[in-house]
Amino acid sequence: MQYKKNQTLGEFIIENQDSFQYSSGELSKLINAIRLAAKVVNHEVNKAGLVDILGKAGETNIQGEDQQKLDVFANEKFINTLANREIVCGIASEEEDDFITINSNDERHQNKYVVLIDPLDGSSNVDVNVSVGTIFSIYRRVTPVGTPVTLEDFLQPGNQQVAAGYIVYGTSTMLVYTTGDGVNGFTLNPAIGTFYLSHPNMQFPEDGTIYSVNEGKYRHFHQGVKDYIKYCQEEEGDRPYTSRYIGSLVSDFHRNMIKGGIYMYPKSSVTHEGKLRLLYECNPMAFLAEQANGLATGGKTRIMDIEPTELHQRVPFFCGSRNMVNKLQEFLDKYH
Ligand SMILES: O=P(O)(O)OC[C@H]1O[C@](O)(COP(=O)(O)O)[C@@H](O)[C@@H]1O
Ligand SMILES: [Mg+2]
Ligand SMILES: [Mg+2]
Repeated sequence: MQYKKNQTLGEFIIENQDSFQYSSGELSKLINAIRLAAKVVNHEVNKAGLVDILGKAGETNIQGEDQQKLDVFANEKFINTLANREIVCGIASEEEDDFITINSNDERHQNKYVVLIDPLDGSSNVDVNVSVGTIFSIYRRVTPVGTPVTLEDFLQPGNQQVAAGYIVYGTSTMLVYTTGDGVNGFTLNPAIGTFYLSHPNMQFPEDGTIYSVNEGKYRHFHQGVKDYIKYCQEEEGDRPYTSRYIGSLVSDFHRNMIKGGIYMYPKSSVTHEGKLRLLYECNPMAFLAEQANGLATGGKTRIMDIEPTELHQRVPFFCGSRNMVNKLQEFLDKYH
């Protein structure tokens, strides 16, 4: 990877596209489209209190969750931006029941990529001015180019991703992504609407002192998870660790990647498969984590080796600094 101080995202994409195994410029156009949609959504998020974009949209998504107006807005912006640029052949989204086939005007279109998105991550934080995000995962299709995409093109294991990333709309807005050659973060200069390379070659510290889990659900957790949380709270060595839980996966992940930490959304007696969605939350964050020297597991299987069976399936998710995830695994293995 080539890093230059004050390099813009656009320059970085062009100067590094040859390091991408399938470099044909198509993926560069795709990342550029995501960059554009991110700016549009960022603009709306930043003035959320001033425009009628807070609160519920009055609909529920396929997972039975109330859609926030910003969920719907972000969903439309990302889908339209990608569809109008004729660079993808299919899109799946948390806010869409089924995948969307992108038919190009040119039936000979050779579009090879499908995109899976969580348009607005951390929806419960939208109305209370706490940072939220967008998550994306990109695959090459497996069905023949020029034919309509099928579910098969989306139900690929995470280890087949060609790119993944997120945008965090926080104190600053950042776009963080990987194409399988390390993780790089770009900060938006809102005055000129340009993303600049601010965090080259991001790495999870091997160890950390932060654990992120919704402890309000503690009594429903698996005994191994309970034991690990107790371990984090013991007075020993560099423990007790600090408990930090924003309630936006993107923001908790971002902080833990910079400072060292572990994020956990276990399965429990109430959420039997956990809450987070494999295809557009866990797989992209797992790809980033591993590219940044971290780890991501479902408790029994490496997240990116899980064979997907449904578009919106949920899995338990444990992700972060490798020594912390390995320690958690020791506690889980006691009960397997
Ligand atoms: O409120 P809970 O149960 O702790 O869940 C919080 C988790 O759910 C999520 O909000 C799920 O994502 P969405 O907001 O995209 O549905 C994660 O961002 C977050 O980590
Ligand atoms: Mg989410
Ligand atoms: Mg969401």
